Amino acid sequence: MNCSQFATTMRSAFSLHHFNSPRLSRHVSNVSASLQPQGQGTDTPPRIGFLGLGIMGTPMALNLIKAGVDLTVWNRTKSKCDPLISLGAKYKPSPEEVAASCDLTFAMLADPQSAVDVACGKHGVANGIGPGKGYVDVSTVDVDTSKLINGHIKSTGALFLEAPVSGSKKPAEDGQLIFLTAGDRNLYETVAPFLDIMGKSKFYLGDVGNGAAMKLVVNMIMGSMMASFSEGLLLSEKVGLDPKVLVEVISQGAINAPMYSMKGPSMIQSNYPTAFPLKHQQKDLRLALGLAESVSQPIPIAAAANELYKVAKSHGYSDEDFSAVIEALKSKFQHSENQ
Ligand SMILES: NC(=O)C1=CN([C@@H]2O[C@H](COP(=O)(O)OP(=O)(O)OC[C@H]3O[C@@H](n4cnc5c(N)ncnc54)[C@H](OP(=O)(O)O)[C@@H]3O)[C@@H](O)[C@H]2O)C=CC1
Ligand SMILES: O=CCCC(=O)O
Repeated sequence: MNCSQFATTMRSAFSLHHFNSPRLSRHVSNVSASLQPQGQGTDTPPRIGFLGLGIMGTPMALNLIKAGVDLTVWNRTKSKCDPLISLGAKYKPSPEEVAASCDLTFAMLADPQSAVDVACGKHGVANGIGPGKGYVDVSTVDVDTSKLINGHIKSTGALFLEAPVSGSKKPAEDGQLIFLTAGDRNLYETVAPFLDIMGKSKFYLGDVGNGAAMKLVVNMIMGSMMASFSEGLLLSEKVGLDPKVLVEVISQGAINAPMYSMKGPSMIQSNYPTAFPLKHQQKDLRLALGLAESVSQPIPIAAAANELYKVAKSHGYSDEDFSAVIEALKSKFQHSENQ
């Protein structure tokens, strides 16, 4: 089956009566219904797999279940599958078995190493996937990792799309993510109805690697913004200003960003409820530095920000929200770092 036949085949499965979500129905009404997945009758819905049920993967998978999707899940720590199983998801004990039993498989994993392990390792996706199937990796990884996974998946005859997301825990819960996709265009079109369940918009950026690169540039900017905001909060307080007023002033001006109003009040109270773990923000800055290195682009501000996140990690803030980077600027840590 070639790429075009695959896309047509998969689209055909998205007939409206398979789903209980008006939202999905609206989307799939635009998808032409013609053929069916391999070996399935005209009434068989596509079988979707989801690997990686962390902060992001769980609400994304939940939104697919709520939309009536036939979902099979796997997570390294099995207990995280249980709430979804109780809501109707199926379970398979390995990525290989999920990929073998599903038409399309999504993965939302921590970092490059875990993304490669799950896709290409022992009992990984590449062992179970094949022609007529697709793999969509929505994890944040670097360009080389995404290309490596693409190579393994494509060598089986399956299709690959990278689709990292912008947007955090709440947008994931609300189905408001932004997908930054690249890879097989036909697979992109095939999975569009599912991306539309989990997100509010999607970009198709061409060759594999462009989605990863776009995501790293966005998160590089975000990491630097948060570090700069942290400096501003602490400086305002030290010179006798009320940091709450600073947040209000920023919110009314040209540098306003939702992130400042959302995170500022809890940062002022030294409270960092985790939406985006600090360890992942530092990972993204590290990967962005590698990306910049590959094209000899200076990014000194991001490099300085990265050092702050490393300090915060070394003081135990890895699993707190990335806004905890402000802790790295507090005098208790500055003092110990300078000794
Ligand atoms: N949180 C956020 O706001 C956002 C995060 N992202 C990106 O999405 C990805 C996931 O983030 P998030 O959900 O927050 O992260 P979490 O740390 O909450 O979840 C990570 C997931 O990866 C799994 N995992 C980790 N290591 C391995 C391994 N070696 N083998 C198999 N599975 C593994 C974990 O399994 P287990 O449960 O067993 O630990 C878990 O399912 C990251 O790449 C992150 O950068 C992108 C946008 C926003
Ligand atoms: O990778 C994490 C992104 C978080 C966000 O976009 O708010």
